[in-house]
Amino acid sequence: MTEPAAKRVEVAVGIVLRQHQGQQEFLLGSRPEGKPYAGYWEFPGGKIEAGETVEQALRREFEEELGITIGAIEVWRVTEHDYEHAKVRLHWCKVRDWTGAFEMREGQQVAWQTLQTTVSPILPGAFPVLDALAQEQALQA
Ligand SMILES: Nc1nc2c([nH]c(=O)n2[C@H]2C[C@H](O)[C@@H](COP(=O)(O)OP(=O)(O)OP(=O)(O)O)O2)c(=O)[nH]1
Repeated sequence: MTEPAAKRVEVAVGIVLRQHQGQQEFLLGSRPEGKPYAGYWEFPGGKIEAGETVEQALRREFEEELGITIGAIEVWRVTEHDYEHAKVRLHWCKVRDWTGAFEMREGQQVAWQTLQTTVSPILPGAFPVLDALAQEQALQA
């Protein structure tokens, strides 16, 4: 007998953008110990809880993980990825405004990155959005 298809886990993910020395940068963080893919780099975010909108989940995750309060967001893309531990649906949001100072509340590391990323490994579920950011930047050049 075949197993019922696992339900997709809905995830809110933030692409935190800043201009720095004439270049667009985005924030990546390392996944804390104890989670699947610990030590991999990812965009900040997490699972959407029952009854939450994407924006509410993102606001909660940013306060919990990074201690910042985000302003208006732009829901940008939706992608899916199948891991051994879960099938996820990622709701990618651009974040350009926030208040507060970054505090790594889960002991994670963070790094501002350009498209020539210097941290690795990166979670495979983030690859399509890195490609989309590169395409967008190529169009703007
Ligand atoms: N935050 C984030 N998650 C991603 C990215 N790419 C990607 O495939 N994912 C996947 C990994 C996980 O399966 C899922 C996020 O779940 P999580 O376990 O990190 O979420 P959470 O912080 O709510 O975790 P927890 O409360 O259950 O510990 O989305 C990404 O760039 N950022």
